[in-house]
Amino acid sequence: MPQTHLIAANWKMNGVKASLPIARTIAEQSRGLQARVALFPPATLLPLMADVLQGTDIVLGGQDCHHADSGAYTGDISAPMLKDAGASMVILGHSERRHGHLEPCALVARKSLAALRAGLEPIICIGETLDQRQAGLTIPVLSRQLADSVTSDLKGQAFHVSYEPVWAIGTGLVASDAQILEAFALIREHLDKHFGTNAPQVLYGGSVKASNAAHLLALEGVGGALVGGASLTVEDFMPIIRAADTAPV
Ligand SMILES: O=C(CO)COP(=O)(O)O
Repeated sequence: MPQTHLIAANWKMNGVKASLPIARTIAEQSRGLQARVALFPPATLLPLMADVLQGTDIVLGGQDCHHADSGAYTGDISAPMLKDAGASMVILGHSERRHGHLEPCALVARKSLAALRAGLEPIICIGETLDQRQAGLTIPVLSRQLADSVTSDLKGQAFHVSYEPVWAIGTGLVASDAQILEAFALIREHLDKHFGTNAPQVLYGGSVKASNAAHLLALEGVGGALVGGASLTVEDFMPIIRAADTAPV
């Protein structure tokens, strides 16, 4: 298990060239802090951000990739293209892809293999919707997503899982400690069973911000945070990175 928290910034469809100084400042202010910091800007910014971050410890990633390495797929971006643009990680199976683009678990699994082929570390997201939680389906839904999108094909590879309850994303609602611990226990059981001692780091995502980061990162098993809205400014994001210094891994 890595000894540092992974603090990941998912900028989603936000950010233009004028946003590059944010990445530079985050890199400068993160120097000497414990967390491993990863930025996931829109793909259009990857090569420019790679230049800005050269010589720093900040990791860059893409927000999605295609399951094929190349071909006639208008509008899509392949894992080798992300790698070529300076990425070393990629977010896969985010709920905005699963629900907004109707991506099934099997496709997420294929994408993760494409990412690994290209030398990218995937962060595979899982999470239940509010309707599913209210119907008492959280555990079956998470179990199905784990079984079908975090498959044993990943054995021996570097990857991460992020638990992001869909109802907590961008809503200001944060899962309770009990809800997080229940989901993490299930995820840990799946990972221990299939990946043994190489079991990957598990992140939490969903309205992580300065005021709750230290608490969330200190919860047992929480190996980091996948941050959306609060990763878009230096003022909001730096306290989350610093919170990792106060929380044991
Ligand atoms: O979707 C998320 C990270 O991938 C979380 O978004 P928010 O932090 O804006 O809730």
